[in-house]
Amino acid sequence: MVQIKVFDTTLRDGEQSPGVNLNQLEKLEIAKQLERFGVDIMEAGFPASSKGDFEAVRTIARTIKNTSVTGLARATKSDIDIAWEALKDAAEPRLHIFLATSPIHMTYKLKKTPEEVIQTAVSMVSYAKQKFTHVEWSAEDASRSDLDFLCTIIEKVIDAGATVINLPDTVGYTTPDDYGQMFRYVRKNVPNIDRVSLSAHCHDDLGMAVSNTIAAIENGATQIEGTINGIGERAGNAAIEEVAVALKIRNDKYDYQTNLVLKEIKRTSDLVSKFTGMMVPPNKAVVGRNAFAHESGIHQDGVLKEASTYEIITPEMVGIKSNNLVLGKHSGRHAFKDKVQQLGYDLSEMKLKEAFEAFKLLTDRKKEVTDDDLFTILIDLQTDSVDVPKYALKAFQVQYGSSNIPTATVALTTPEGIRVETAGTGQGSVEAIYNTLEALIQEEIHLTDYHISSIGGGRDALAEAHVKLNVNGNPVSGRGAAQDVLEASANAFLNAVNRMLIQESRVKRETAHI
Ligand SMILES: CC(=O)SCCNC(=O)CCNC(=O)[C@H](O)C(C)(C)COP(=O)(O)OP(=O)(O)OC[C@H]1O[C@@H](n2cnc3c(N)ncnc32)[C@H](O)[C@@H]1OP(=O)(O)O
Ligand SMILES: CC(C)C(=O)C(=O)O
Repeated sequence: MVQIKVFDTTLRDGEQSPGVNLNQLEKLEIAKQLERFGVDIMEAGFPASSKGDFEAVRTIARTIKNTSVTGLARATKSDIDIAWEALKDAAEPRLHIFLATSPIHMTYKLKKTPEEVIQTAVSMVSYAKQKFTHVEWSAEDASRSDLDFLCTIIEKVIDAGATVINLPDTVGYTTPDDYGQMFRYVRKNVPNIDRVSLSAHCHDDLGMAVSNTIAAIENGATQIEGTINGIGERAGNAAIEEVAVALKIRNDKYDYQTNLVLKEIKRTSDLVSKFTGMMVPPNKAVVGRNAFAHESGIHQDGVLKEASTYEIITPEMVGIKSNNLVLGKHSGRHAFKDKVQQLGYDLSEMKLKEAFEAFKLLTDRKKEVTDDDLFTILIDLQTDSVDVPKYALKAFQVQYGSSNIPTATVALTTPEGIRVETAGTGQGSVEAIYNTLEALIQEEIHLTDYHISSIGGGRDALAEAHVKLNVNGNPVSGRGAAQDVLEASANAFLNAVNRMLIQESRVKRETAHI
């Protein structure tokens, strides 16, 4: 079996998805889950791009011990120096430098000749190698680069100390044949290629990211890069869970294995989806809600007789439990604590108490509390920053009728602990609540996106709302869950505003340190 390393870039390329904005705590929670999932390398961010990303990469590098943590840098000394500061405490300091090699990028974006690009790549890789044990070099837009030029520059950066060479299909332009052929060509024509790992990084603009990744593996790639749920710049990246399951299910054909723990797929996918607000389409392979649902009679008949007639992947393989009914109204603290631990959470006593109270409130309204319901309560608590004062919803009421103007009355406590309340109107109930909240918060807030979905089935299912807001010109997203859709909507709005407060408080703290 050939071992394939998995390089996850959910926290860097995945965060480049339009509208996604993860805070430090959320990034750390995702990083811990990626470690549980068994990725070999995680790209925690682009340290030179912002103070927030720098801090997140540094915290992750200091916390994660069983997965190698890396960060992205342009081919400049200052990006490399900043990345070193963020990554130097990692168990195995690792850097990812990129520089474009295609004629289009070199001419129009970098405004460099091919010789200058070689010179910059070589000098920056050898500069980085003085600090980092592992240096990955990416030939950005490799799939639109001249193959002989690519081979020349790769040979030189390997001599300069690169330990991984990545050949990205940056704009999702390639096809499985062409991408595989590029890997074969590079393997054959770069004399020192066996000294490094060869990596594939695919985007999904033409819907071929996963196929292209597998073609690269078949043609000599020993590392693959991608994201959870395939999120990422534009149409996204190759979905790691799809590549991993394809290699496993088709092991009659593929002789490759990864270190991934496939049972962690569902939880990883849920966590990323909740924190990023990027919903998983129901028909998405491996993790979509419908991926294991059989709708038509002939299929149902077949599955009842023998599941393998229509089911090539079992839900259990990817961590979907068929009977995930957990605790109920009469469960006590011990059983609750035990369940929380089983779900992989390590909460402080204070957070555990809060979680138990939220759980008890839910059991008053909902007969059956599932793992998914608990997961929703727990992730909100785990990433709540207790030290920043925030807005809290105290009470609200909405009047709606087909011939009335929808009106909301809302009471809040402000970050200063003052109770405020007022009433407002809107075209619909949600707008009435949001107009009223905006009036109480006294900031200019625009709603740019709104989604509502149910967690699980049934009439008493929890509702989960996701919003994207623009608060005084700054984009921020939020999510909220409740049994009532209007309460979930109000919670999501306040969650977004509170996330903005947390962000502002962090910036203030960092500026005070300078
Ligand atoms: C394919 C990828 O996904 S690459 C990663 C893309 N991710 C991101 O860009 C997210 C984070 N980016 C940022 O926050 C900002 O773009 C920053 C902080 C990195 C840079 O911001 P700015 O200094 O304002 O520059 P701006 O983004 O406008 O332009 C990029 C500059 O970097 C240069 N550049 C681009 N790639 C590289 C590279 N690999 N090595 C060196 N320089 C590069 C460009 O040519 C341009 O230089 P110029 O100003 O001399 O024309
Ligand atoms: C930085 C590189 C690897 C990248 O994200 C791309 O080319 O898509």
